[in-house]
Amino acid sequence: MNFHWTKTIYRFIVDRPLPKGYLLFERYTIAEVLGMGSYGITYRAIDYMTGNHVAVKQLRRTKSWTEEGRKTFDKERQLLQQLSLPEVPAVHPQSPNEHSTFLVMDYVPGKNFEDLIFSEGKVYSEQDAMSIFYQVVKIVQKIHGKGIVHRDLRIPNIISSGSRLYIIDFGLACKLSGKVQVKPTGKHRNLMREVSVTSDFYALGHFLLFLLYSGYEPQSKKENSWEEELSLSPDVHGMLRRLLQIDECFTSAEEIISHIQSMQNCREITKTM
Ligand SMILES: Nc1ncnc2c1ncn2[C@@H]1O[C@H](COP(=O)(O)OP(=O)(O)OP(=O)(O)O)[C@@H](O)[C@H]1O
Repeated sequence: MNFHWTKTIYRFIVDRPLPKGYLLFERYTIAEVLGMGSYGITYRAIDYMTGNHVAVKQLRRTKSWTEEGRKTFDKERQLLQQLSLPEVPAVHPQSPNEHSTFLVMDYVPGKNFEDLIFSEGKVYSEQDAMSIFYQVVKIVQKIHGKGIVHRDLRIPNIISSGSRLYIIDFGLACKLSGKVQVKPTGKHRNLMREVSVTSDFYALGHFLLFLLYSGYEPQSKKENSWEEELSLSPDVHGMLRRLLQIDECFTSAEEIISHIQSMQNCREITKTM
């Protein structure tokens, strides 16, 4: 057996999730595993004291042995506490006697956009997509207003719950020092991960593309660029080019909001929100 497999099996044993029914902190009963990511395992649990559902994120044991793993987890907890926004799950105070490899937060009932598009086959018109996008940008504006950049605004991290939207997973989030950060230049930039508001705008551009592609039926086997494949209104097309940094990028969420408000076919959307 090679080293890779030994390591994989070892991680599988050490990082196996808590079983259903397990009582954590003598308070939270594990109900199901919601997801197993690279550094955490997320559960839905029932809070015995309140009867409410909570989401519990556990730092993988193999990650808790590294300083980097513990620091990343602590940073996520601190940033969530600092945010304190209705559209971001609130962190629950934890038992001081327990080690801090668990993060208990509000459970958001609903579906993330990855499941909505790929499992449920939901299709969004340009108008629907813009309405959702506008709501997300307004949440992002509040997050940036608290001096934090999310850096992972992907479809699995945006949840639709009834008529409301929530942003989760602040594992890669960072504090912004100063209002608008200077962007590094050069060929090998990772536009999603820079500590700059523009990395969230870049991710939002992809989020909007996922919504707009939901109803796309390929006409040929050949893959083309989004500009060739999607038939968008000139306003939305132009905004996407700026989000994706093909044209000069927006410098703030406020600027994106005013831009949407000025768009002819978004008047109705922005009036009601
Ligand atoms: N507060 C919450 N309420 C409801 N569902 C949640 C909540 N937090 C996370 N989830 C769900 O749990 C699953 C795992 O999410 P999470 O973002 O914590 O981890 P990940 O992105 O898979 O992993 P990692 O961040 O460790 O790489 C996802 O399906 C997500 O929708």
